[in-house]
Amino acid sequence: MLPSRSVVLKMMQSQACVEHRIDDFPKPFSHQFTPHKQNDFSFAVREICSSTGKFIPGLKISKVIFLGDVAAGKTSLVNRFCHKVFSSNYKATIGVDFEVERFDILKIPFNLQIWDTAGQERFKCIASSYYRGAQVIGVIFDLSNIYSLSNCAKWLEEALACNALRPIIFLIGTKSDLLSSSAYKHVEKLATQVAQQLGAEYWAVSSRTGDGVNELFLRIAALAFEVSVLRDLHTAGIKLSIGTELVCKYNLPI
Ligand SMILES: Nc1nc2c(ncn2[C@@H]2O[C@H](COP(=O)(O)OP(=O)(O)OP(=O)(O)O)[C@@H](O)[C@H]2O)c(=O)[nH]1
Repeated sequence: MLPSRSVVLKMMQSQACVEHRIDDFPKPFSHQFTPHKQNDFSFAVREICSSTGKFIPGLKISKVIFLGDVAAGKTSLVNRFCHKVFSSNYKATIGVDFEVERFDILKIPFNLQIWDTAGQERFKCIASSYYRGAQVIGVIFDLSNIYSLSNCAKWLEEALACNALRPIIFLIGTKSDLLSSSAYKHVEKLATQVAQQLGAEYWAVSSRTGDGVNELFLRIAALAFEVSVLRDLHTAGIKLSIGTELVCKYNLPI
């Protein structure tokens, strides 16, 4: 699939919009429900991004794929973030769609290539051919439909089988606006157990109200950027003084 003219223009913009500029490490939805416990970019990443002359990270792009059951809310999530719109009408995704969003992270240009895949079984073989090369996998379920949570492990397993390097994984519950707070607490308990089993960071969002959506994408961008810079440094043969925990997590054979 070739990028459209508007996508190419977006990638070439000289600056990201103000909301897409990240200097402080974005927080998780909850510190309790994430395997990524660090409170800041790693020292190596901050240092290399502020240094001049040594290793200059280039124009970077990371691939994010969203998967999950039919009507779980994948397209609505992408549309809320990329176009700031929400529609109550359901229109099935046929195969895949993608968007590119530009960020400036620690003053370095960074793009997220965001793939919205079809949940319908009949389009699965088209969609799954785009799973490869994902740096981030967002497994989506509908907080108001517990059945969609039980399918998340299967969706993730299929996507992981297409990726040699382990991506960063998010488990994202959508439609939080449809639940009372007591109903939400009940689902959260189950969902965070699933997130832990999958090694995923948990989020609850509403594309209708926009609750949590920007915060989620900033977090995705920051974590993807961190891994991308660390991998680049490694490829360039620059020795990293980062903890072994990060080395293992991000598959950085040093
Ligand atoms: N109330 C509410 N409805 C939502 C929300 N997100 C999505 N919906 C509705 O849920 C339905 C399905 O949303 P989509 O985003 O099209 O779902 P999808 O996962 O892309 O579906 P497929 O393309 O079939 O895989 C639509 O009618 C949306 O309006 C939300 O946060 N709140």
